[in-house]
Amino acid sequence: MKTMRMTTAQALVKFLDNQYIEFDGVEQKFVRGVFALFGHGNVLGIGQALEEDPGELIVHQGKNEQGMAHAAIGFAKQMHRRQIYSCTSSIGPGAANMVTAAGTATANRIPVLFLPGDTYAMRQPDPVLQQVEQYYNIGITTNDAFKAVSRYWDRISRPEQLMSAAINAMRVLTNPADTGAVTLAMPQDVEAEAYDFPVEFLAKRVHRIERMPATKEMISDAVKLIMSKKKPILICGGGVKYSEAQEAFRTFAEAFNIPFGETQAGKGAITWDHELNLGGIGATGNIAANTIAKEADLVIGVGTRYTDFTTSSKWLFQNPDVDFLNINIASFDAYKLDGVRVVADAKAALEAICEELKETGYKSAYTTEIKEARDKWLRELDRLANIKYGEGFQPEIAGQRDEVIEEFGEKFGSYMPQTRVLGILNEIIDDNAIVVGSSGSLPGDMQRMWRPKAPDTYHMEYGYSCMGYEINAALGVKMARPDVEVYSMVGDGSYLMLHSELITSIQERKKINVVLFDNASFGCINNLQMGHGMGSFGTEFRMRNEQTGKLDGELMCIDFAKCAEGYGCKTYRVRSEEELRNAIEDAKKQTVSTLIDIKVLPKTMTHDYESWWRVGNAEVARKQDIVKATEELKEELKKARKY
Ligand SMILES: Cc1ncc(C[n+]2csc(CCOP(=O)(O)OP(=O)(O)O)c2C)c(N)n1
Ligand SMILES: O=C1C[C@@H](O)[C@H](O)[C@@H](O)C1=O
Ligand SMILES: [Mg+2]
Repeated sequence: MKTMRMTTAQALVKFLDNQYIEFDGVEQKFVRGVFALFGHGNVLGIGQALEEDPGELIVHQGKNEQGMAHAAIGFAKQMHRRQIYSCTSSIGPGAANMVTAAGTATANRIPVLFLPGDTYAMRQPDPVLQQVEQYYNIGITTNDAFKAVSRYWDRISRPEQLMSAAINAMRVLTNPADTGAVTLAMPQDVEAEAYDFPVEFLAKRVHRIERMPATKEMISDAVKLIMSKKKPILICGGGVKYSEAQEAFRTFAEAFNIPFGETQAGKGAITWDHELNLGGIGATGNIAANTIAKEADLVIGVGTRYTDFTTSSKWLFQNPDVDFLNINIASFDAYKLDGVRVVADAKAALEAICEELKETGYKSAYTTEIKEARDKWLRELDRLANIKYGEGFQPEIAGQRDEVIEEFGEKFGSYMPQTRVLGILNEIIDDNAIVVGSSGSLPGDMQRMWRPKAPDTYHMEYGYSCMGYEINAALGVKMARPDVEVYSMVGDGSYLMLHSELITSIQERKKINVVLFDNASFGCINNLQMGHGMGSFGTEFRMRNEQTGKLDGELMCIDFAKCAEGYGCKTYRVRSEEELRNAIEDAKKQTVSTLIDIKVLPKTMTHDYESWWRVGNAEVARKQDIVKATEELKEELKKARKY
């Protein structure tokens, strides 16, 4: 057997550089590159290997391990999981910083290879710097924390273990039913140890992503079920995009006149103006999708995980005869809501069911309902996008300390409602520009209000809804699509949490536009607590009040533009519609990353439409409003499905 003498890290780098996928007959390189933040746990091992011979892998310098891993997720998600980045960190804190991102990758089913450095496998120098030392088990390290959030986890305790570990990593990363975070913990000594690796292990490897077909029986079950129903609704989940099933989904909907609602991950698979597109569905859905869903007698979920936001905590579907048909590559998801299962690739399954169902002449029984629901929503959308501050102004989230609106307006010199800003943005950014989001009030507003005008322009991470994804992931999205403008839609809270890779975007000359909605609060959580009987507590950005000793002093006015200016961004301060339009137009001309600091009135995000969200509210409290809210929750809970 021919071998090559290399360190474990050198072999890993060479292996990664030689991985390819084949999908629908097209072959492409699987690992684009490596995000690296070096410390003693990885610089002399993986760092050395990357310096010596990275092959075609591009190495980027992360500024925060979580941030760089969010960029890796953004990249892989935008690439529909066909290409990935790997992320290498040092041991201890550097590794721990990536755990949150691993959770984000796994919750969203996005492939990322995590390579955290680890303590010495041979233990001789223990305890090393940044080693936790668990008394009950010295073999446990920070990296064991990745087990809870990884689809595959391994520790390379000897060089020869790399071979089975790396092949298993590829098995999981390229498997659409099982993908997510893969963690290979890399002990510092082993990274640098030499071994005679067989050349076959290092040779080019092509992983074919098969379109798993539905069985005859599954297709027949699906056809029978659909034929027995009059008012089906489709749910367009993220799986539609990952399977490249957009066309098959549209054809299916049109062939049988079945309207569809969109999840956060599926939104934009079909553009907003399709006459069967009801827009966002569920807790943050709109009136059209939620009204039709309420009465539907069949829900056909395609590539959806059926999160509580999609099903309104299993409350949305109120027709007593409703059944579920679940088309999903993962049997885990197909089993949800006790549905009829089609465990298969979305495109293959939709095409097969379509063919057989067409022969029956099936059509849904909808007459005018779809158009009526859509028209109603479009009128509401128009209203939302045109709300302006003026005499008798009522915020959308009314009755929650309305006086804050005036206080904010005076202090910040801005009276712009969030829904109006979104309406303008949606109108003036390029049709092919990509918007990226994940947390706060923006995802809800965007699921309801955003009208994607071209495919793949809506990028929302709402599996983990991780604050700090928006800006960092936008860099990954730009790396996937350097040809279009990328806009990170981010709240002030989330900007403050993590925006480290904004600097990397400047370093890499990968321009992103940060559209920052500053409402001086963790706004959606403030709405949530006040909407459930609490006061405003710990969710506004206010000074500690010397009189009360509480955080109920003056609103904090942060100059985010100045902050980003220091990094080298072109920045804009926006307090009026004119300033907003000018800023967006000017930002389009820039080659460097931009930040548009928009002061938006609190409480001016959208409210909910015919939906519900189950949250844990106090059963006993001094405030009667809290107890009342809990009782109301219990009432609604009676309408929710049990499982
Ligand atoms: C990492 C992380 N921590 C906490 C949360 C819980 N959380 C969700 S939204 C939010 C506040 C977001 O504030 P901001 O970004 O300003 O958006 P706004 O709601 O004001 O629009 C918090 C704390 C989260 N989603 N992610
Ligand atoms: O707790 C949360 C509430 C949601 O409204 C928000 O969008 C999300 O980011 C979150 O974590
Ligand atoms: Mg905010």
